[in-house]
Amino acid sequence: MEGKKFSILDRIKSFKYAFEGLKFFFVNEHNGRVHFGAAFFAIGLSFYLKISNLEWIAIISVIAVVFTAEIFNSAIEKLADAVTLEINPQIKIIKDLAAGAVLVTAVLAALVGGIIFLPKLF
Ligand SMILES: Nc1ncnc2c1ncn2[C@@H]1O[C@H](COP(=O)(O)OP(=O)(O)OP(=O)(O)O)[C@@H](O)[C@H]1O
Repeated sequence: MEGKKFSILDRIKSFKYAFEGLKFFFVNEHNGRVHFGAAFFAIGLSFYLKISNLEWIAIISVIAVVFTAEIFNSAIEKLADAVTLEINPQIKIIKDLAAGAVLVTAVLAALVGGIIFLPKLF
């Protein structure tokens, strides 16, 4: 908030709330569990195939990007549902846009994973 004094305690609380958000995502959101499984698989495969440092950076980055998009998507869905649960054409566009953003990151992750893993597997 504007003009509020800096407080270490407030910063710690912000972290606590952020972790509460992550916990909610992984426990309650089905997509969260699916992405967690996919990330676990990709990291396991990366260790197995002994990928390079640069390849690790690419894999970790796309995992983080997909999670970030999916967490924002969940937040937007929750916000939209808080506005109205009635069928609403604007809510449809808002939710479809958020889902589209997740799809873009998922395609990116699949391409990066394919480029790194496929030549090492076949
Ligand atoms: N209130 C609404 N009005 C109009 N269309 C909606 C509404 N709510 C959802 N939709 C449509 O249904 C789709 C799915 O919405 P929903 O909220 O169920 O998300 P979801 O993709 O099933 O998410 P999740 O599986 O993570 O719960 C949306 O992308 C949108 O096209």
